[in-house]
Amino acid sequence: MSKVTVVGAGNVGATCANVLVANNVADEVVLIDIKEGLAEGKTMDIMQTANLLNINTRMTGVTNDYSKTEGSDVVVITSGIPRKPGMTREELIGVNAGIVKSVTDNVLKHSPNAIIICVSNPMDTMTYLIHKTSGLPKNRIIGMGGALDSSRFKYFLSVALNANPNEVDGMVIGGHGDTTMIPLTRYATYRGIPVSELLDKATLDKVAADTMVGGATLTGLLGTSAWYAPGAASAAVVAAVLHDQKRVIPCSALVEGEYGENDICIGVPCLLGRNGIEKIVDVKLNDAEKELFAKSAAAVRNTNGALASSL
Ligand SMILES: NC(=O)c1ccc[n+]([C@@H]2O[C@H](COP(=O)([O-])OP(=O)(O)OC[C@H]3O[C@@H](n4cnc5c(N)ncnc54)[C@H](O)[C@@H]3O)[C@@H](O)[C@H]2O)c1
Ligand SMILES: O=C(O)C[C@H](O)C(=O)O
Repeated sequence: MSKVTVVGAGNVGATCANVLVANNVADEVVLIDIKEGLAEGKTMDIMQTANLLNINTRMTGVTNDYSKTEGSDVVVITSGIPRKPGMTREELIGVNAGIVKSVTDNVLKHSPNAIIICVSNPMDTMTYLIHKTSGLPKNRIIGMGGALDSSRFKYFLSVALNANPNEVDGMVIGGHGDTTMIPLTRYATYRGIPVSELLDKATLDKVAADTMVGGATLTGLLGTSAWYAPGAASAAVVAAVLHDQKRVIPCSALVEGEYGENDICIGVPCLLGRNGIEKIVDVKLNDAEKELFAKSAAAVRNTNGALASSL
């Protein structure tokens, strides 16, 4: 029996839960929120698609009752406020740090062996907060950002190439911030062909820039931050862990010397399996990419500084 809890039944949490049950990823999904009736209502709506979509997962929605999350294998934390147009993710730290800390405490009381996937923003800093306050081993805390950023990168590449997004490969590492993401254009391919052989530099630079502000662009268009791709990316990370898929997905991980950094959580390629982050994969960076990574890490470390009162 596999069980997944999604905390936060808002845009991202409910979408993640919907993707999980629509794809029968787990035997049981619990959706929990602090707002009275919200998780119950979203659950009823999602489960009314069961006979239409051939869903076999059991799903429960609850208001703040963590006893129902008992024994979860994986917990996805999406609770917290999203940004509004014109804001950065970093501005959310004051409100979200308190929410993420209390949610993590509640989750672990009932699921002490769970693998935690942090989605709430600023995600790298919230993931670091969970490391600092939970005492969990580092393999069991995964920050979801690179899965989404890499999917956006592949989308923008596919548009530029006029190609099927499934035939494009690429990764985004570094922080999950408008200025800290590092799309690894040099390693991106279309059916194994380096994209640098197919697109000119100006186009590739625009793809990278669009990727980095992908979340801000959608926030401007939608009035709140995005949810379809974030929810699906979170569900993909859950599936990689729960089904021991051994997929390499960029995630925010605690680095201890990898990529030349220590004591921060930042996006690096992670081999994901039933033990969570089973390995940080060492992709060789050139000098320019190393410099970008060092700058990104410095910015993430700077944001972590604002956590002082929460630790
Ligand atoms: N890491 C990523 O790639 C990524 C992508 C998208 C969104 N996000 C972040 O995810 C978070 C959620 O975004 P959203 O669009 O779903 O927001 P939302 O406002 O739609 O949903 C958030 C939900 O959290 C709930 N909540 C607040 N405090 C809670 C608590 N203590 N316990 C349980 N539930 C609580 C709220 O009631 C609300 O329903 C935001 O911080 C956003 O910035 C991250
Ligand atoms: O942009 C945001 O604030 C939400 C999320 O981090 C995203 O990238 O969609």
